[in-house]
Amino acid sequence: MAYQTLIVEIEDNVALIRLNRPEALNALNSVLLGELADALKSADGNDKVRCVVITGSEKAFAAGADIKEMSSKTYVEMFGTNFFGTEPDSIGRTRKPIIAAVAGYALGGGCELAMMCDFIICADNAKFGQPEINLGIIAGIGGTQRLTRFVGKSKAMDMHLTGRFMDAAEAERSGLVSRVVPLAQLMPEAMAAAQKIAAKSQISVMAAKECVDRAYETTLNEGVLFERRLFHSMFATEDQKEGMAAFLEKREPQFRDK
Ligand SMILES: CCCCCCCCCCCCC[C@H](O)CC(=O)SCCNC(=O)CCNC(=O)[C@H](O)C(C)(C)COP(=O)(O)OP(=O)(O)OC[C@H]1O[C@@H](n2cnc3c(N)ncnc32)[C@H](O)[C@@H]1OP(=O)(O)O
Repeated sequence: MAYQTLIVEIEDNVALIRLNRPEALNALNSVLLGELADALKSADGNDKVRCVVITGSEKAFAAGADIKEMSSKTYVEMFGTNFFGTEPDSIGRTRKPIIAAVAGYALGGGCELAMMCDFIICADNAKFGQPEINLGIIAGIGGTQRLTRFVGKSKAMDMHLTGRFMDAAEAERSGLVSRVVPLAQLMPEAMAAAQKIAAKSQISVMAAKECVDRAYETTLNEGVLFERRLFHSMFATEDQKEGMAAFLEKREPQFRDK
């Protein structure tokens, strides 16, 4: 499908989704969000896709929701249409792993989008922030909830109340991102990580993703029990037999998602 605001390429079992509104630093408007939801649904249903990477340009992953589109909205329009209330579900429904490859600005909705992905690899020029306070609003799609869980109350409160940006080094120190790489290495690193994941058993990849996500939704004991049951279930798969046999025979496993 041809998109107006995205470039989607599928290679080596990885779907690379590049936000493509350079004139507005990939500001997230309704068209882009609708296309992104469609691209994610398509990738999740495509057997050739085993991992997804979402990225932007070298200057901006996404500079937030589109201010031009929002500026004239009223409360009744926002509340009545549940504005921005439906698209996030498409990320939550995506069972395949999603890596955010962030260079440049990831602000407001851009930071929130990156945090919705399974993990973030960023370039050394990345700048994260929730500067909605500068516009007289607050984060509206999970920024106060995820940032607080990911980096702690004090830093999250500092960022939401001052609107300051966090550079790549601080983002790594605070646990917001998994790794920082030189800008020129961002896409090679992100694609290498995606291809590594794509080579695993999709059953164990999806199980591991569900378990890590559950850590934010339940108590420790419940989470450990959830994990244990999924761990046990792995022994019903052919991939577990293949994975352990390959190790003992000192060869690479050939997983078949069975
Ligand atoms: C399918 C799954 C989807 C899952 C959902 C996840 C996404 C959901 C998105 C909705 C989120 C809603 C809730 C959210 O919390 C609310 C927000 O995000 S509010 C916006 C927050 N962002 C900002 O406040 C940043 C605004 N931008 C800036 O501060 C600066 O542009 C910059 C980033 C510091 C860069 O400054 P400069 O280098 O000087 O560049 P310019 O300012 O000149 O910008 C160039 C050009 O881009 C336009 N632009 C930049 N940011 C935006 C924007 N957010 N909206 C619209 N347009 C933007 C800017 O106007 C310039 O355009 P020009 O004037 O040249 O036409």
